Amino acid sequence: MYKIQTLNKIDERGLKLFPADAYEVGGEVTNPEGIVLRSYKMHDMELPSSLKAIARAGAGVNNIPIDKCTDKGIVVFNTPGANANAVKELVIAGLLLSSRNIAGGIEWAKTLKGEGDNVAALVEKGKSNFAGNEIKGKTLAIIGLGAIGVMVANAAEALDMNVIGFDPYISVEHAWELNQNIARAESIEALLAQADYVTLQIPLMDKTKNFIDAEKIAMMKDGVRILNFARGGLVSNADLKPALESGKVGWYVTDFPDADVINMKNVIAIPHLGASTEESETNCAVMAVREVRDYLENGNIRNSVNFPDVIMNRNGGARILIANKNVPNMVSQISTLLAGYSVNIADMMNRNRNGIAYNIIDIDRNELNPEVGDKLREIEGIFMVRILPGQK
Ligand SMILES: NC(=O)C1=CN([C@@H]2O[C@H](COP(=O)(O)OP(=O)(O)OC[C@H]3O[C@@H](n4cnc5c(N)ncnc54)[C@H](O)[C@@H]3O)[C@@H](O)[C@H]2O)C=CC1
Ligand SMILES: O=C(O)CCC(=O)C(=O)O
Repeated sequence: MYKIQTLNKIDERGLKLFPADAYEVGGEVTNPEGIVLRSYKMHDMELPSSLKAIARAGAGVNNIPIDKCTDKGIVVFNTPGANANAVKELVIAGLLLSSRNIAGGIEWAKTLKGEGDNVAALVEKGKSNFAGNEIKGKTLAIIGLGAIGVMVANAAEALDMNVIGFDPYISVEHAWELNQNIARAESIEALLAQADYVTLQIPLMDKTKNFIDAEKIAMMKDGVRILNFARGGLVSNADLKPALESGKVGWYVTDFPDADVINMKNVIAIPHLGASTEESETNCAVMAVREVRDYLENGNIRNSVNFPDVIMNRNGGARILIANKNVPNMVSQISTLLAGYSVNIADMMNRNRNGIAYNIIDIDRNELNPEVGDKLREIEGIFMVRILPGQK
């Protein structure tokens, strides 16, 4: 029986893909082999020695101690693109919210309760306080052209905005998906100088913390509207506050309100609803569960953020899974050791990423002397070994 701990509410349509006769799943599960979570912050959590895989049902993995997991041989997955459409739709809403003072207007309309037959007349008299501008013809700068950024770019272009993108690391796949009218900014300065709206679609990492600071705000047009549906830590609160007070930044729409931001002028705060749609919660949960199952049951790695992706069809025999530092002579030490136990390698794959190598080795028999696993673990540089029984 595999044990899976859930650290957030995970969509049932995903969880039911764990077969009940082979998996125990729930928030109270202890000593799990797998964890499935959303935004739960794992940094202060003790990682059980049983843990082999963590799947983030979503995109951002800044709530997971990735380096610590890698050192312990724990594979961390996310679900790229599974919630991108949900976020795209809320970013488009954010563009409109920051343009038409919809939120202010709604709040004011609520104050008219009790005005009886005067409501209609008061609405017509007061509405000029909430007039805004159209997004058509305005320039939107998108920082980060990944799964969400590309969708936002194409949707904004379809709404007749001028769209400029900035992503020095854009993948070939995402570049192909971009509408040909999306302009490419050669530098962040050039991007920010032209923008009426700036939207962040990048991950929060050490090097992107406070990405929007006083220096970048100074590069922007007066009255610029900043949309943050990525992570709160990407924007420096200390630098944003005076910019909102002076009107340098016209509006800040954020999906990540905190104690400081909530008290700032011209902030539209949304309670982290970017991915909160039925569709996206199902997509993320289904993808996360499939990733964990394929790893626990077959050792295949798809959509990991800390290990190389390695997928190999099984030949039916036992399977050996090995993670090691990517240094010379590892594969030959492994194959020599196996040969010493008269184990014949039927199929093998080895991939590496950022100094980590992962090997899948299929052998042509069902069982393997457990001593082989112990001996493999003794080889310097190997930090994870799992042996899966054959299916013959
Ligand atoms: N509000 C919400 O509920 C959600 C928020 N997010 C946030 O949005 C972020 C992006 O999500 P996806 O588009 O799915 O991820 P993604 O990984 O597909 O795209 C991120 C893009 O940012 C680019 N990038 C990284 N550093 C950059 C930099 N310094 N300058 C410019 N571009 C840079 C990458 O090259 C990549 O193309 C996530 O990391 C997460 O923090 C994601 C989903 C839901
Ligand atoms: O699970 C959620 O609601 C948050 C989604 C998110 O922020 C992400 O996928 O990065």
